[in-house]
Amino acid sequence: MTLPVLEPGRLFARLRRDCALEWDAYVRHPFLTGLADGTLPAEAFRTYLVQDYLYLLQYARCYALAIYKDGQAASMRSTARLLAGLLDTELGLHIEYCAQWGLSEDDLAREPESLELLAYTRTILDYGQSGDILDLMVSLSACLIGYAEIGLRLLADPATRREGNPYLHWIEVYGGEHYVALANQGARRLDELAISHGADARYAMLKRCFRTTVLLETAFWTPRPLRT
Ligand SMILES: Cc1ncc(CO)c(N)n1
Repeated sequence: MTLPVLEPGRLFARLRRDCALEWDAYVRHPFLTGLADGTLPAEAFRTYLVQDYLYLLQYARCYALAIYKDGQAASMRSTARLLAGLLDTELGLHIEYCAQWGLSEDDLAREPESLELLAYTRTILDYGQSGDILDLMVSLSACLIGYAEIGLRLLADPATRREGNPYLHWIEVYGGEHYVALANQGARRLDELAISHGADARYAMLKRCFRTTVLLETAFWTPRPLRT
């Protein structure tokens, strides 16, 4: 699998190139080096997993908002399918995966949202609510496409440890065919929206919004649970 989304002339490729320093800090974060060589402390991964479960709930709200902001039957239908897949399948898979790490569904539901999660997801929802469907999809692109880029790179990297690496499954999910296809589909939609909603004329604003989401996604690798 590849990510043609990185080809020049595509909106995502332009945003990524214009925020290259921030992007590299996100996709080459030490958390990911630890996943790739298997040295990440399990506790750091568990903390991340719980927050990622809570994140997926907010992510589902973002896609619900995307349907509301859209208005084109064909893309509303495909976003509705994506949302149903997220709620019916992916959330369940995440719960099963967390169980393998000793985290019960109660553990997941009980944990408060971290500052990183709150800042990230509510910022995306705010860009989406105060902007239009293009603002929202640009805000969602760092997470949708970034994870595919990370998964593909780590899978292809000979330095990634395969034997006995407890994090290999995570890497295989995001570098896998299913997830990479979703990322490519999202990028194609972004290119359609770039034309229909005039991305060139408002590029500076889109870039600012993209850069903020990349910085927030970077902070999300190491969420600090919010406790009294
Ligand atoms: C924070 C975050 N970003 C992106 C993804 C990919 O769906 C995820 N699971 N979590």
